[in-house]
Amino acid sequence: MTDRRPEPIPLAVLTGFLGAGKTTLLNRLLRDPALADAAVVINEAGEIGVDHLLVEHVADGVVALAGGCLCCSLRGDLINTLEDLLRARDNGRIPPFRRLAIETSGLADPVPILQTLTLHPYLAMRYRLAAVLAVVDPTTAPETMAAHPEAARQVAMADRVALSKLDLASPEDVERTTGLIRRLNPAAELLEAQDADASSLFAEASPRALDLTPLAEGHGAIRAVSLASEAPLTRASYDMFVDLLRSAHAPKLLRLKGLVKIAEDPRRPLVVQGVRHVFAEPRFLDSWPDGDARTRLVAIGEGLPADLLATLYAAFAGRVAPDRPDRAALLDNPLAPRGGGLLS
Ligand SMILES: Nc1nc2c(ncn2[C@@H]2O[C@H](COP(=O)(O)OP(=O)(O)OP(=O)(O)O)[C@@H](O)[C@H]2O)c(=O)[nH]1
Repeated sequence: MTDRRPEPIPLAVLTGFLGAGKTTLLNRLLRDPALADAAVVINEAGEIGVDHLLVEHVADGVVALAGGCLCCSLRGDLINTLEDLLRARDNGRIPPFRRLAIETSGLADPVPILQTLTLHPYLAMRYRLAAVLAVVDPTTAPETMAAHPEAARQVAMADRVALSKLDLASPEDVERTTGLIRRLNPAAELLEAQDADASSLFAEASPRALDLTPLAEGHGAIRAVSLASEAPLTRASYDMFVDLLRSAHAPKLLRLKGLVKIAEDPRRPLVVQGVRHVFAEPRFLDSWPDGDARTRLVAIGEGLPADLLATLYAAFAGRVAPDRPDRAALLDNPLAPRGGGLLS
């Protein structure tokens, strides 16, 4: 009798702290024809996912897992998603992907994810863990790793570590970060994110000795707050909204990202990308990636008020609730945009 078991599908885990550059790297790698047969699962922090909207090239094969972190509440969802993908592939409902990449949320402890993949009897038969690639941003890594054990674990668990943002990093940043990585994980292959290719993600890594003890607790006081809104911002109010968010919350704000509807050009979303105090020059996409023309934003940080985005956005979009103290503050604020219904 012949063994009819299908070949296991190589699976890569792409990890790295909030804003390290995972999606940027993934976007570039997915343009490579060598990865035309790859499916992608993206775990997004925040109830309203935006990361999958920022992945440009594999519309059919991207599955977004929003609303929590794969290493905590979503572990069951990861199992279901990986099983669903297999079922859809086996039934011919989706193209027969031959590899799978999982981009973890920036807060994920990779250990429970690796455990799920290696200990689940069916998944372990159908998928084969190829490699773990961690992206590290040397401009923030030393503080990030000191403050967030997840960030250090992501490096410690990796087969390969890719240094991103070398255009922004000083030689000292690179030296300090490289030293840290070497101490945490001397066996990892170190590379520059700009040189990473399909094999950096999928080339089989040598077997590793894993410390499979998950971190004891979740992510401390770090939380994701999300917003979805029909209301557009004028370009000027967008700038003020971001400036205020940055100046009032910068030390606690680890990440802000999403798509914003701009009143002057509502058919094209503006991409917002901020990591700590560094905000990328906003750029317009040609169209709304999923046809849903609402502003969607996620802010991740320590001790952020749950209604932070909603309150601030509403204020700049001119939808201040009549009973909020912000109304008086805005009315008194000579810089607040006028016209277009603000406070009217
Ligand atoms: N200057 C510069 N910016 C970069 C580089 N790589 C990423 N960025 C920027 O850093 C920001 C975060 O990049 P992402 O790729 O979204 O990071 P991420 O790790 O996917 O972020 P999360 O999903 O929120 O954890 C974006 O504004 C990117 O454009 C780089 O090599 N150089």
